[in-house]
Amino acid sequence: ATRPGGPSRWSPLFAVAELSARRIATGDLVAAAKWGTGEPVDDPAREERVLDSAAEQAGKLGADPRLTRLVLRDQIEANKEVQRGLHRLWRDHPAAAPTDRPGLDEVREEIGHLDEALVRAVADAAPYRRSAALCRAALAASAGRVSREGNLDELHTAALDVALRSVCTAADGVPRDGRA
Ligand SMILES: C=C(O[C@@H]1C=C(C(=O)O)C=C[C@H]1O)C(=O)O
Repeated sequence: ATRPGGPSRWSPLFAVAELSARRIATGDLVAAAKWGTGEPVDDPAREERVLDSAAEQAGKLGADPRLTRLVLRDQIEANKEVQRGLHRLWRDHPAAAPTDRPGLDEVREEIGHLDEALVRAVADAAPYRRSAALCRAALAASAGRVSREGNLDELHTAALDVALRSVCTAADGVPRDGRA
């Protein structure tokens, strides 16, 4: 249902929230791909490649590579929180563990597409960062809508918070409301 005054689906901040939820959902697939293989949740070399390519794309778009890197760092952290949360759950409740294993390469390809769209959406959201307070309010409303409409559980809603925490950060990397 649409609510008057609710977040617009066409706002770049809504796009950032939506894409972040989709990236977080890939955490389920990555967790399943790694489950029982001994492949660690953390892959620092891959993370560096993800961050470098996002920063490079941001630069080409005339966007802020530093902020983009910060946002992608949070997206990665959120993805790993989902992986760790699910591995914990599956360890404690083996019946809940997945029975088939997605290919990690295919999931990573999907993450790559989401990252390109995310970098663009973060770039498009630049005007919204001029007011950290308004940006945060609009972003929180978007995240709430995405979480409700996607029926996100606690783990994925918490991960969405982590994924979005730097999106309203000012261009100099200092949050304007004095946070952190
Ligand atoms: C998603 C993965 O797991 C972790 C999270 C990553 C990400 O969110 O981009 C990258 C590397 C890993 O540290 C993966 O291994 O591909």
